[in-house]
Amino acid sequence: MPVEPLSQKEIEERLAELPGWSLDAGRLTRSYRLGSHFAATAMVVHIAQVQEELDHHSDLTLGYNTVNLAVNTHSAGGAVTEKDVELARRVEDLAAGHGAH
Ligand SMILES: C[C@H](O)[C@H](O)[C@H]1CNC2=NC(N)=NC(=O)C2=N1
Repeated sequence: MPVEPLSQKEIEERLAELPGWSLDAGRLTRSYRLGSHFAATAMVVHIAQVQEELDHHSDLTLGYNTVNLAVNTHSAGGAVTEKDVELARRVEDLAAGHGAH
């Protein structure tokens, strides 16, 4: 079933429940800081597992004590959809366990 683009208003409503996330260049984005490079690496692996489970994948980058995500839905022509919001929520759920902020 095709996934529909969210409207600007719908995106703003979803973002209101996702502190730290924003819409940047048409993608949902967030940067996390972690206590060590190893902790950041472990978080990337955990996010990768969730992305495989959801079959939805962000541009996920590992920096020095940082993890950055940017996600839109390729199959919806690059729009932001509920799939992006679902991934953002799942990443938020696991972030605290990694000491990410
Ligand atoms: C075949 C597979 O379901 C698709 O390629 C998935 C995989 N991951 C994806 N990730 C994202 N961000 N957008 C997609 O449209 C997408 N499609």
